[in-house]
Amino acid sequence: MKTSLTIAGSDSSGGAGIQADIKTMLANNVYGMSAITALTAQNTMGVTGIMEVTPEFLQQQLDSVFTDIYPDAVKIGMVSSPQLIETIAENLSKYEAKNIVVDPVMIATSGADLIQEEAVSALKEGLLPIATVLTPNIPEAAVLAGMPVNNDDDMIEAAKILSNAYGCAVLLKGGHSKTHANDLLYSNDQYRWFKGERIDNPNTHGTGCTLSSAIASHLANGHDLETSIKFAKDYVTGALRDMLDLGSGDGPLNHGWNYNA
Ligand SMILES: Nc1ncnc2c1ncn2[C@@H]1O[C@H](COP(=O)(O)OP(=O)(O)O)[C@@H](O)[C@H]1O
Ligand SMILES: Cc1ncc(COP(=O)(O)O)c(N)n1
Repeated sequence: MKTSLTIAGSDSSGGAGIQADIKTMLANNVYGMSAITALTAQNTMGVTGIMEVTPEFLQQQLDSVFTDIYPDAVKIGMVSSPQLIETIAENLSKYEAKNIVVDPVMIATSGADLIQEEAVSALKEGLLPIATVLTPNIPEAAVLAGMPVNNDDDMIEAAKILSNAYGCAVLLKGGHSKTHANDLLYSNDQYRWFKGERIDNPNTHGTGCTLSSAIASHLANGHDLETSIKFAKDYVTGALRDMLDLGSGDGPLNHGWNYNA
C-alpha cells in the first residue's frame, strides 16, 4: 500500500485539517500519516482557539515518520508560524521528500485567520519553491501573486505569476468564484481548466484540505499530476453532492461518499 503524510493543523470538528486529510487518504486508497502543526478548537461556526506545537516537537514527528514509514507523497496545510515553516522546509529537503502538495491555508471558510502575517514570506521562501503543486484558492492566490483576482483571465495571470516565480505547478481553485467551480492548472508555461459542476451546497468546510489530500493520495499511487487532479476533483465533487448537513454553520463534506455503498 502506498503512503501519504499530512503536515497540517487539527480541526476538532473533523471537517478540515488533519481529520479531513486522513479520511480523504483512506477513501482514496493510501495509508495516511500525520505531523500536527497546531491544535485548533473549531466547529462549523468558527475557530475559538489555536495551540501551536513547538518546532522541536514538529521535528520529532517528522523524524518519526520519515525514518520508519517513508511517505510516497506529502501534503502541507495549515502552518501558522515562520519557525514551523522553516522546520518543514529543512526536513523535506533533508529526507528528499517527493510529490509535495502545498495548500497555502490562510483563512478558514468561517473567516478566521490561520496564518501569522510574518509567515506569508516564510511560506514564499521556504515552501513554494519545493512544491510539486501549489493549491491556492482565489483569495490566497491574490495575496501570494500580489494582484486582484476577479475573473478567469485574472486566475490565469495569477497562476502564471506564481508558477514562474516559484518553479512549481499551480492549481488555482475556483470554489470562491461566483459563477463556476472550475480549477485552473498552470504548469510548464501552459494552462488547463478542470471544469466542475457548481453544487448548490452551503456546507463547504474543508473542501480545500480535501482536494489537496486527494491529489497527494493519487500522486502517491503513481498517477501523473493531471490525472491526480482530475480524480481528486471528482472525489470532492462527490463529497459535496452527498449533501451532508451537520452543525449550525458551514458544515463538512461526506468523505466516505465513495466508500460506504
Ligand atoms: N459549490 C461548489 N461546487 C462544486 N465544487 C466546489 C464548490 N465549492 C468549492 N468547490 C471545489 O472544491 C475545491 C476547493 O476549492 P475552494 O473552495 O476554492 O478551496 P478552499 O477550501 O481552499 O477555499 C475546488 O476543486 C473547488 O472547485
Ligand atoms: C486546521 C484547519 N486547517 C485548514 C482549514 C481550512 O479549511 P478549508 O479547506 O475549508 O479551506 C481549517 N478550517 N482548519
